[in-house]
Amino acid sequence: MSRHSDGPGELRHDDEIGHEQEYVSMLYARLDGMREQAAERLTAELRATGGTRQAQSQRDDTVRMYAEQVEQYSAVENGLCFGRLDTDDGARRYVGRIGIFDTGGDYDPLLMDWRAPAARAFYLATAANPQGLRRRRHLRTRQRKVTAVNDEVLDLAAASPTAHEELTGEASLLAALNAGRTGRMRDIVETIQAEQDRIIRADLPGVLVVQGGPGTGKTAVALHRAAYLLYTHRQVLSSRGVLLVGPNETFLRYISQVLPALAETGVLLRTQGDLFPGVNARRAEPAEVAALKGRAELAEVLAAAVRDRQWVPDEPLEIEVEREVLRLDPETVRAARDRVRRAGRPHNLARALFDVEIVHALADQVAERIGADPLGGENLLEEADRAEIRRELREEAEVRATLDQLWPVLTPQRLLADLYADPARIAVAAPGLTDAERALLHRAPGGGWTPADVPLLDEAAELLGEDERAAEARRARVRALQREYAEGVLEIARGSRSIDVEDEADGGEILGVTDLLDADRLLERQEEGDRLTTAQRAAADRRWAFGHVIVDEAQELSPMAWRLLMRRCPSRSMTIVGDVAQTGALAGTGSWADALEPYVAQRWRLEELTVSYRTPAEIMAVAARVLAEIDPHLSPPRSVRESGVPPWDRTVPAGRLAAALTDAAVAEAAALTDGRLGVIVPAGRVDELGAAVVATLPEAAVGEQPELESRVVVLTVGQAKGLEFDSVLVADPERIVAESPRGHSDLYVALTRATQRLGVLRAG
Ligand SMILES: Nc1ncnc2c1ncn2[C@@H]1O[C@H](COP(=O)(O)OP(=O)(O)OP(=O)(O)O)[C@@H](O)[C@H]1O
Repeated sequence: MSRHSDGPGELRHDDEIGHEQEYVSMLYARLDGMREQAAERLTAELRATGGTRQAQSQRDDTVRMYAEQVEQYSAVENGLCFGRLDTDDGARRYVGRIGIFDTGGDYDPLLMDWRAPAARAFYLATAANPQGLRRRRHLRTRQRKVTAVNDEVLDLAAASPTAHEELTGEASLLAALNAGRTGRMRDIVETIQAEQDRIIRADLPGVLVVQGGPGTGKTAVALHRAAYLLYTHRQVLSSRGVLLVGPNETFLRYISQVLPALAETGVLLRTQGDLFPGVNARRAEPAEVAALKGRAELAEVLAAAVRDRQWVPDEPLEIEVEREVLRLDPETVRAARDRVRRAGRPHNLARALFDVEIVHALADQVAERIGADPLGGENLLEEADRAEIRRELREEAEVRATLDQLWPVLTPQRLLADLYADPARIAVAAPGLTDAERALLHRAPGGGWTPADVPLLDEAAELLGEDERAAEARRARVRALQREYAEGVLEIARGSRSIDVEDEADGGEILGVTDLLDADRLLERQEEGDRLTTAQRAAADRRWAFGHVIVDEAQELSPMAWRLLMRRCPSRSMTIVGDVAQTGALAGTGSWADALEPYVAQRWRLEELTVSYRTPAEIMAVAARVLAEIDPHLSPPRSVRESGVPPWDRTVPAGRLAAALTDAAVAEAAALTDGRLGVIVPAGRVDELGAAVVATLPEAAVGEQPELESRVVVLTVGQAKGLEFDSVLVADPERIVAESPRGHSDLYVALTRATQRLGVLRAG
């Protein structure tokens, strides 16, 4: 239903483009002005020194504000303005990535932020329900040039009978969907569909689950929702922060440019492996071990492991203090332990109470001996003497060593490493597991942490409580982040150096910011004011409570991972997006109710997305057969388009698979004009098949974190999760299915990664 507005009384198409170009150029000129002004102010603030502590701290806030502005104004460069609304009453409003106002006049909006309530009609208006609009115009731009305008007249009488009434801006949408992929996800701000808009703008409080098949835009919606929430609830969310959790680092890199292009830089993107500050969990482990570690019972196992470290000896302990031997009976230790446990404090914080109990018992022995009345009367020591004895005992190395043995202060890492390393400890802590399961937990110390360890470390941290050492480690992490931030600000100032150069052209001997200030000095200044962005403070602090948490590919999370996330979000303001038909992790979820109800009972809302924007109908028909194997009651999403290219499926002799795959990759790569080819292979064959493809196509990327911008990428299903390519080859699907009890879901994921072409190669 898109048509050019060259009807009677309207400008011709070329004239329209010329007319819009003028407006868009004016907007870019404003943007340049805003960026230069922010850069100038940033430079001036960075040069300023002296003043009171309060003045310095205010200056640091201002530095941060200008640095963010310079970044934001640069990030919205592409597609700054993409729409125009003509209302029934003859008004015109332009819609774009940020709001721009006419600062010279009455502060009139020159460009409306897409998130503003008044911009909503751009996404919702239809001919049947025009929302006060006469016309919606999509402007397409390349760099700063307007290349096309596309109009929809929102009038039922004028609407074309062939139009898809439910699609908004069909021509622009199809152009976006058919464009070649770049290896980086793009934002969809120009073509958000009505069903997506409803989710993006849903209220902040509560748990919202977005369920949708492959390619329905769940990730896109989650990211735009983050941007929308930050805009609409800036005050709450800029102080508490927004956390977005994704399945792996490759995926986070894939989506990393979307929020900056929407002028939002404050969202913390993390994988599960990064959610315990100070730990970078990248070690791999077998799927069944990860699945076991994800089970909810592990919380009880860890609690038992902590109790097991509160040791009661079988025999009395002898402690030598100044050549006297004191005895500590098992009963005394047990009584002390039980009393301390009843106080209900976390293990490390309870240690002080335990010390008091034990030192008391030891001091009584000393007092009995040295204060004994030779005449058989009452003990001669006063309370003050006893207190002095206790104080001295506390300082005794032998006493301290005994206390450390009986009730050691533990870090979460120590607790978990000791547990894994010792089958006897595992047996005590996990009596409910089978022998085989306990054997899976056993692991030699060292070698780093796995993502499935992270929720366990977090659970352990809760049980142990933060002692002084943990607090010190947190302060060290904050320092490191502050330094990183200081370097970042200087980098931005360096980027805005053209202003300094202009100063020099004036003949003045003006030093640039970075000649005057290095990261250390800026860091010193920041430390005084303890200035960090919310996201940075949140990243360093395990106990940070986020204002909103978004989880993508949420079906992969284990019950233990949910426990961790719920701790990070006590307000339970969350957006959870995923597809239970795509669950690959053995500990992942097959039901949203099972995953969520332990935390929020029935208080969560479900929204479904039903249209696949990525996968063309021909490919979806192939995937639908696999979906039926997962669950015959599930139906695949409806494809929004056809590609006109039938997918192919070929069987070759097993010994020829690598060669056939390489040939197919060469042919497919040659068929791409621009865009990307993804070759998805079984995890157990990625080395072999990756090497075969790279031998012929050296540009192909393969490995732990393959470069997604390469034209050809060879990867496993786990790595391909959430990604997409113009063309996809799936190798050895039988093996993909056989590799995991959730193999059909894996194959379903693999088959739905293509935007245009799909080929399947089977080993005969
Ligand atoms: N309204 C839209 N306009 C333009 N492109 C869109 C729109 N909605 C989705 N897309 C595109 O469709 C593709 C799939 O979107 P996305 O990755 O968000 O889907 P998903 O539901 O998360 O998929 P999966 O479950 O397979 O990970 C992306 O290229 C996205 O940009």
